Amino acid sequence: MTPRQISEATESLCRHAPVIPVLVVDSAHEAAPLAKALVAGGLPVLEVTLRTPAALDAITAMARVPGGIVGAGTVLTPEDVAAAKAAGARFAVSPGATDRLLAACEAAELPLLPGAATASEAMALLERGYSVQKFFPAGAIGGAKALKAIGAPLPQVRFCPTGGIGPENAPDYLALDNVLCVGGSWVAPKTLVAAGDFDAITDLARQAAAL
Ligand SMILES: O=C(O)C(=O)C[C@H](O)[C@H](O)COP(=O)(O)O
Repeated sequence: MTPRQISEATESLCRHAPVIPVLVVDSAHEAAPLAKALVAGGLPVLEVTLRTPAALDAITAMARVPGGIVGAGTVLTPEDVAAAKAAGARFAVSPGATDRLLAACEAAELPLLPGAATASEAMALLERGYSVQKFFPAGAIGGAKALKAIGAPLPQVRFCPTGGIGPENAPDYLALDNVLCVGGSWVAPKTLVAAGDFDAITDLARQAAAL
């Protein structure tokens, strides 16, 4: 896949809903009910971070949930790309970008949402053909104001800001012309997942889908 094709794929992923849930799954048993709850609430695109031993099994379980489009987050290395793809991930998300990671995703035909935090990082990705990027860690590097300022001279780049976003500030990001959607963990709080309160998660998803 070329970077341009990857960007087309990630743009269409980002256009499914205003929010991509960022999920840290501790047990593969909770994966299917969690994915069903989020899809039922109107959030079909799900990012499972490769930060727990259960993550790859969770991706496999979630990939079977009808209506869901499941990807891997925290993808850092070519080994992560191979493991994510083998588990059934349909896309990958990374906090940043390296040449090795970009090359691995292009070769594996796994659409990647690569992270950028500065104008130079966004420009380097754009130079390679990546016009859809993750803005990370959005809140800590200045929030919607910073994204607006960095994006102004780079109108060709569209972003999915992630990090420190919640229902209170998501509208500030979504109001920007260069924002396709936002990512966030708030729709699947650990306490609700641990309690098995998937109806409450569907409610949170519904509110997020209406943003
Ligand atoms: O590691 C990655 O690839 C990530 O995607 C990082 C996540 O975007 C943030 O950790 C989510 O941030 P919160 O919504 O503030 O919890």
